[in-house]
Amino acid sequence: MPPQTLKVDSVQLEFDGRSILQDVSLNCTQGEVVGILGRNGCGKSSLLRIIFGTLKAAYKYVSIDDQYIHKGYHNNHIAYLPQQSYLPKNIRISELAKMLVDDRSWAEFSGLDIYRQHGHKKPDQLSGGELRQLEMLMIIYSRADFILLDEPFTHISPIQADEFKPIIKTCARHKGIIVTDHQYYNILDVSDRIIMITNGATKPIADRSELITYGYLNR
Ligand SMILES: Nc1ncnc2c1ncn2[C@@H]1O[C@H](COP(=O)(O)OP(=O)(O)OP(=O)(O)O)[C@@H](O)[C@H]1O
Repeated sequence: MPPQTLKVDSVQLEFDGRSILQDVSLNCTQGEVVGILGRNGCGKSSLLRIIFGTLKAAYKYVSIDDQYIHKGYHNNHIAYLPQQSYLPKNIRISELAKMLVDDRSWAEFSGLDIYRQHGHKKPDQLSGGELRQLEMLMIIYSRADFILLDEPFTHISPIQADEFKPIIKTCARHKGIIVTDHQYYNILDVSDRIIMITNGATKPIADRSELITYGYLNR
C-alpha cells in the first residue's frame, strides 16, 4: 500500500478571546518523523490534541489522503502520547499492553528489556521515567497509522533517550510520526523535518540557525 499523508490546515484556536493558533499548515507522510518546536505556551500540545480529536478548535481541516478526519482517534488512524501519564494506575502493564499493542508488533514489544523487567507491575509501582518509557512504547507499537508524541523524552535519561530514538525511527518506516519536546537536540536527532510554531503560525525550519532567528535558541 502506498504511504498515506496526514494533512493539517486552517486551524483556528482561541482561549478566552486570545488567539493561540491561526496559521497552521502541517503534513506528515508515513515513513517520516516531523518534529515540532516552539516556546512554552505557543500551542504545540493544543495542536496535537486538535489533530487527535480531543480538543475542539473553532475551525480545523485534518485529512488523511485527502479524506476529512473528524476525530483522529477513530478507526486507529491516530494514536497520541499526552504530556501527562495516561494509563490507569491499578491495572498491570502486561494487561494494558495487550489491549494497546498491535498483535503484529507484540513479539518485538514484549522482547524489550523495559517490558521484560516491568511488565508484571502496575503503573504506580514504576518510577516516572520507567512509566514514561512504557507509555511511549505502547503508543509507538499501537495499531495506529500516525503517532503523535507530546514530550516523549520528559523524565527519560540521556542513555535511554538514545535507545528510544532508533525505535522511533524504525517505527516511522511504516507510520507517520509527529513529535514535540523541549529536549530540542533529541527532536533534531530523530526528525526528518522540523516545524516551528511561532506567533500562532507554523514555519518550516530549513537550517538550525533559524531556531535562533525565530527566538527559540539563544545566539
Ligand atoms: N483550557 C485552557 N484554557 C485557557 N487557556 C489554555 C487552555 N489550555 C491551554 N491554554 C493556553 O493556550 C496556550 C497554548 O497551550 P499549549 O499547552 O498548547 O502550549 P505548549 O506549546 O504545548 O506549551 P508547553 O511547551 O509549555 O507545554 C498557553 O498559553 C496556555 O496557557
